[in-house]
Amino acid sequence: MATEHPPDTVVRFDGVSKQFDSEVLALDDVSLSVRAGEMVVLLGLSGSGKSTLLRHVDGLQRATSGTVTVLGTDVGRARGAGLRRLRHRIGFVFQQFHLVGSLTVLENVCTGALGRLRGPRLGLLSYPRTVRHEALRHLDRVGLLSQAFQRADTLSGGQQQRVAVARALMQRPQILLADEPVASLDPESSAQIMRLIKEIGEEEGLTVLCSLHQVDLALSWGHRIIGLRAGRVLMDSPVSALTRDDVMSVYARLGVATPAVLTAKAG
Ligand SMILES: Nc1ncnc2c1ncn2[C@@H]1O[C@H](COP(=O)(O)OP(=O)(O)OP(=O)(O)O)[C@@H](O)[C@H]1O
Repeated sequence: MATEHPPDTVVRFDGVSKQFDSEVLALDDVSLSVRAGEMVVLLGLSGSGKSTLLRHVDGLQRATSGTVTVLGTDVGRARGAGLRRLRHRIGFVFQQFHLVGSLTVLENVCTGALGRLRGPRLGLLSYPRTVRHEALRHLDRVGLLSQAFQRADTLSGGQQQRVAVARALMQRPQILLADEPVASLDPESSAQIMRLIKEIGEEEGLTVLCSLHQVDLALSWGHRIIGLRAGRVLMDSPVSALTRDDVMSVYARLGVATPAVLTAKAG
């Protein structure tokens, strides 16, 4: 039977499976919908399929079977200009920041606008003034205006991740994907990044999908938690309906009984 999706659904998986080779089913019949403005945290053991799920949202990987629909586009069928248009509406923040260390912080942020500019850019002054101003606004928002003209590789990890968030915002995205954005940060910087993502998400009406390994951060900052195990959705519930113990059971060994609350449908 087809899953019903709320009318404001922006990300939708219908029976999605991803097989990398004959052995590995990275996603196993995943169905879910994410509504506009939600902040969804993906949890699960290493190898449970979190990154694979995120990569299916912007078409970096394609489903072996099932359908992924994002902002009304069937991602599996999107090609060329259609796929590029979709990707422009989706920002991606990674564990390893992916900044160009030798460029200034400001120029790194400006590169986030490349998708909507024609032709290559070389040097900060090759970006339109409006783009540079927009980048400065985003740097101010993430608390790094005074570092705008420093080389990116002189910043701390937490600061570099804030630059990466500012760069993603330059895309003016509707969806923000974050793949373990705090995995290499200390606890204080991790909480700062999660707060930033949540606050900006709420201000901009962004839909956020974020994979994490930290249960406490998920409970503090997510609206909803999806727990994966061996590519299957084991838990899909609003944070308000979950205790820490409920969430910890996502990490239990296979075969352990699953509390009923874990399959409560997200509001
Ligand atoms: N490109 C690939 N080729 C082959 N197998 C892959 C590929 N990408 C992921 N896998 C496999 O798919 C499964 C899910 O991997 P995935 O990276 O999505 O897990 P994850 O939950 O994000 O893990 P982690 O928390 O360690 O990042 C794993 O068994 C992994 O080895």
